[in-house]
Amino acid sequence: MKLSAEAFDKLQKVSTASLTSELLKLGFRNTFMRGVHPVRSASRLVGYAFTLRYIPARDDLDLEVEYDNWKNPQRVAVETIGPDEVLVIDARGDVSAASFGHILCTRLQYKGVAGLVTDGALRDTPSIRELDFPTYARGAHATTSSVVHHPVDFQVPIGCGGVMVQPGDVIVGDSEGIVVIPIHVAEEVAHKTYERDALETWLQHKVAQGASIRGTYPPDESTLIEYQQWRKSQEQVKTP
Ligand SMILES: O=C([O-])CC(=O)C(=O)O
Ligand SMILES: [Mg+2]
Repeated sequence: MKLSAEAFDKLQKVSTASLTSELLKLGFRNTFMRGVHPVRSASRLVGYAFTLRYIPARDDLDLEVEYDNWKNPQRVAVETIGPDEVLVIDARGDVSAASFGHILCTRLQYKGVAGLVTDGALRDTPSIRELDFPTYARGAHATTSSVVHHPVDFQVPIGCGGVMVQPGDVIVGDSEGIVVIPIHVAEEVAHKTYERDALETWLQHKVAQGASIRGTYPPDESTLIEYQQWRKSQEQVKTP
């Protein structure tokens, strides 16, 4: 299941805060990842989840520092994921070693992957910050992942930052963090959130000019009428 081009484009513009509000109206309370932050401050990310699951490492299996690119699920995932997908890693929130690094991010970027989200740590973060590739993590740790993590499978349901992520869910990131939108509601949520953001921008402008929050935020009927009239006048400006 994929979004329309219009919905995908709208998700590039909306805030994660407004997304959580629209999801809440549909009954989804747990949609924003905890403790997962952008590595670059002005980040934006939209794509479809490609999930990768790690479990705790065990010394007899994970002492290899030479990763097998044909067998290691982390490495196979990197070569399997496609354009417009987001690699979302379940690292159990464990930041006592990295979960991914700079060369692997570079490979994802070259393949047209939309971004990377992990609830573990990243290594090489100074170099990752230089890439034009949206990356979100819980922290930084210089040690390679196999010391702590055993990649076990990919494209299965996972938890990341305390939120369920199903393969194909829509992942949206801004400089606040990451929201997971279940794919079956993503089209509706994209359009509604775009409208909410437009209204909130207008309301914030009114408050900045001195309007009381009473009657403005949330908007009462007369404020909504004023907003609709303003929107109509804007459309007329666009199409004379
Ligand atoms: O060894 C790792 O954990 C991965 C790494 O450093 C990189 O991709 O640059
Ligand atoms: Mg490295």
